[in-house]
Amino acid sequence: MFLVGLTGGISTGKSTVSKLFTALSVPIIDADIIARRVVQPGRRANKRIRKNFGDEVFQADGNLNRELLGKIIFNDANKRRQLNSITHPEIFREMCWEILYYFGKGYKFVIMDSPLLFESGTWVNYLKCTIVVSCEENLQLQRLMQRNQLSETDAVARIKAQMPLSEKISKADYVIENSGTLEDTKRQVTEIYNKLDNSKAYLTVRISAFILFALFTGGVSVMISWFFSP
Ligand SMILES: Nc1ncnc2c1ncn2[C@@H]1O[C@H](COP(=O)(O)OP(=O)(O)OP(=O)(O)O)[C@@H](O)[C@H]1O
Repeated sequence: MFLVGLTGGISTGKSTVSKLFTALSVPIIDADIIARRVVQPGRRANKRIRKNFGDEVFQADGNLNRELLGKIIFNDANKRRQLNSITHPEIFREMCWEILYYFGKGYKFVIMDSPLLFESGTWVNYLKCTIVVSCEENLQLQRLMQRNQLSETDAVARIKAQMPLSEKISKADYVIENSGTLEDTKRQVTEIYNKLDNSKAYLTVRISAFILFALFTGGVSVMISWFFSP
């Protein structure tokens, strides 16, 4: 199995593309979903956030008050680092388990869907390739304003807070241009899917895993026979 990164600018169509890959039966590991899961009540990160940030960043039902926490970390780089140091290792662990799960199921590749794929840099060295979803600037702004019910000023501020889309595009192996119709986007997704599905890169990991397994079981059986030999 090999890993493919999927990212894009805010509201350029990453989720739309992700759904199109899902329709082609490609497993998606969604960083946003995992990030929400690891802070649920009862989870280790949830407890650590309470300890470090206090009860006030929680709702009565034990869930995080995301809006308030968002405001706190937006205005304080130290707090942001502190929160990241709590959540990032948990997210990383959870993603590793998901990768193992899909590897066990025999998938050729899995897509790591993350809005901050390049910014966080955590997975970049493990990816075989990256896909960036792009669209025209004014369209990005319109879609963001419409989807999130934002004023133009707020939408521009959110776009500006991210790594420029042009920089993401320069780092990408594949760019999906999502300024046209959904059919246009679907056609590009299918093209990339066919390339990835025809790649033999997944064999490298399978063969390496097989060799490791053979070495391990071989080693264990030598140890057992040595231990129990008269
Ligand atoms: N090709 C398209 N034609 C028309 N509307 C589109 C197209 N692609 C996406 N949209 C719409 O644009 C908005 C943003 O798309 P989407 O949610 O997929 O973006 P995103 O990159 O995942 O956003 P974010 O990273 O902010 O969650 C949505 O309302 C979606 O329905």
